[in-house]
Amino acid sequence: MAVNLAGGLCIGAKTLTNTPPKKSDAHHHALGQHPLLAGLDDAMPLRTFSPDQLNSVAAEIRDVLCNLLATRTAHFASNLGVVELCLALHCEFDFRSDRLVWDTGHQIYPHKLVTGRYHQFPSIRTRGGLMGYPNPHESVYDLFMTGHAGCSVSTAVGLRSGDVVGGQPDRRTVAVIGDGAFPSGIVFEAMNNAGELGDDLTIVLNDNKMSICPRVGAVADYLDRLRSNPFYTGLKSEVVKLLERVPMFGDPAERLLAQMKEGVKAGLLGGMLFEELGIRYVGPIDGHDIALVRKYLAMARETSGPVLLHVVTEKGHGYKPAAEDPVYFHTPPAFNDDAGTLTTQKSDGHPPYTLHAREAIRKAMTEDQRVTIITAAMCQGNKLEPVREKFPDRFFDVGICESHAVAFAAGQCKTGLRPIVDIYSTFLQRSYDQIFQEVALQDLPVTFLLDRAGLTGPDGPTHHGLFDIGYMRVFPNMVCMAPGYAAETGMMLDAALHHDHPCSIRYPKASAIELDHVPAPIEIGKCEVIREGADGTIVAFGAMLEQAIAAAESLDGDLDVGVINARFVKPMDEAMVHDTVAGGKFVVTVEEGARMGGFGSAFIESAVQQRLDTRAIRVLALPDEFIDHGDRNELLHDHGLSPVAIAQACRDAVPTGVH
Ligand SMILES: Cc1ncc(C[n+]2csc(CCOP(=O)(O)OP(=O)(O)O)c2C)c(N)n1
Ligand SMILES: CC(=O)[C@@H](O)[C@H](O)COP(=O)(O)O
Ligand SMILES: [Mg+2]
Repeated sequence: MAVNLAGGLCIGAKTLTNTPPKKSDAHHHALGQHPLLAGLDDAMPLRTFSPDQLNSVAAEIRDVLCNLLATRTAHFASNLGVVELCLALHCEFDFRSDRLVWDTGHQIYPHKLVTGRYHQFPSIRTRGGLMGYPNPHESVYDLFMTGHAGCSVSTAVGLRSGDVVGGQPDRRTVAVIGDGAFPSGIVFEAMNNAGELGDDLTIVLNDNKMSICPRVGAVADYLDRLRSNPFYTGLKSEVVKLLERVPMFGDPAERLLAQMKEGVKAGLLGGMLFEELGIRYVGPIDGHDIALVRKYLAMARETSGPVLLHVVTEKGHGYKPAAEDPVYFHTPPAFNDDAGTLTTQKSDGHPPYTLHAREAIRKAMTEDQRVTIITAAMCQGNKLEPVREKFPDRFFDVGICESHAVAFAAGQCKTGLRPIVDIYSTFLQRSYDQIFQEVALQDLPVTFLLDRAGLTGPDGPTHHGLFDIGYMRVFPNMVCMAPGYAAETGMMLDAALHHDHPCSIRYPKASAIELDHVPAPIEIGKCEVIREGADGTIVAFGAMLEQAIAAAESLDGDLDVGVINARFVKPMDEAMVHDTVAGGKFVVTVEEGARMGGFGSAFIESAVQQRLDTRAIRVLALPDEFIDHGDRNELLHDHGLSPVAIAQACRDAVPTGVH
């Protein structure tokens, strides 16, 4: 899609115009459609571009982003918001040797487009294509493969320290962190260290007033105060005037000194929190004004010691609907914009587990006043908005602070409440010690809803939730279960809330099947038999029940295979293990999780404890490697977890001579 720069985007100004996504040739950008981006083998030429050319690059980037969103779901609003900031950074630094860490990494698209990946960009978030996050395997410009929020300042402090110790002090270091990620505890641990070390470091705080949902917490309020302090606002122009008085080619550090001499030290105006930690606070500045951002980045670059540059941007900038509704447009489904009328493809599958969980939460909170719900900034992803509205006093969004969320839940438990921590499997990893000490060790009845427990698809290795079976089941007192079909989700939540010990319930980012049967009541540690089979059994843990049933049905007439819905990995149903294994028939266990420490491992542990012959047991699970991004079904197929592969595993598992 061509962008009419004359009448189209107005980069750097506050007026918003549309760059509507259209189903154009998004998979194959014709060379010349984005002439400036197409010519960038790396970011170096940007440094020689005129302001007009930089504005044109910004417009081209937004055009690419909009075209992409016409083809697939992807991170959108965050990327639109950092276009100018990204260009300014690459103009002022050479990140082939300087160090740049984008926090979380979901806003990495403009960076990829200007660092030699424009031609591969249409493949982003598809199997075998570019990753939707930084990836050192793709480019020297990406230092860490990330997707979890909060660690950029720590890694930047470490990079700087390494360069100082290693005698390479000329390599500059920059961390860019959003206001949503900023309140994470680890950021304060990093600033604590940075202030003490005193090494040169630029922390760019990209403040767009948004996490995925509107940001929450006292730090957010503090940032708001920094923005709106009239004292500051009045003096900002003084700073600018002063900068202009100091010769352009002089030492920018002198300019900073001059500011301070003139009594406009940022610390006097705001940012005392940082100043007191030994981190120079500068800002806030308009993050859509490339020249202005460049000026301040140059100043920060030449200042000794750590500097925090507070940059204000608009999430969704340049595409009006995204700026107006950045929550929806954080990761919208693929959409077309036909002169302002947005159309998305309707999914025709069954509702996802997340929705069943939400309805179960709502029911539990209605029936029991002790039940609370805790999210770590994932209200939207967990589809909890209606719960937030209906129960504002028992809904807690603690921000991107997973460790705190778990310890907070433990505290609530001690007072008699029954908290539910609704969290993505991969993000709960942040709270491992709190699960151990504050919950399991105290034997407190916290209920963990582990959403996205499985292959999450295009987000890839940082987001697949593959390790929770292993990491949860090792703790004494913990009960670990997984629903295999829609109705079980609510039944399991109910069982957990009536169990006076910690419980976890895992389910993937997938639609939940409806089974045409009367579900057996949930009994802790007991499985459900779905169908009997004379030749062998598939034991499925969680949502893989769907694939297990399909596999067994596909074998009908060939092999008579039973299907068991395991329900629990802990406590394991020992009688079920005995009954399925003891006769010498084959057992194939199936799970959407890592093989090591997973359901199959637990099953074999039980069989061994019971001195059973384990030779006819096969474990189907994800291998001991990080799984790439791709469509969930493609990935299940790749890793032997499709119905066809499970059926084949059954055939292969039949003891020799039996069939
Ligand atoms: C540890 C962790 N928790 C939660 C998330 C999910 N998440 C991804 S982006 C995001 C919002 C980040 O807000 P901010 O840093 O301000 O970036 P913005 O999208 O506003 O640019 C959240 C909650 C995550 N990636 N990592
Ligand atoms: C960057 C990040 O961590 C989130 O935006 C994540 O990609 C959301 O995943 P879902 O789309 O599954 O909610
Ligand atoms: Mg933000």
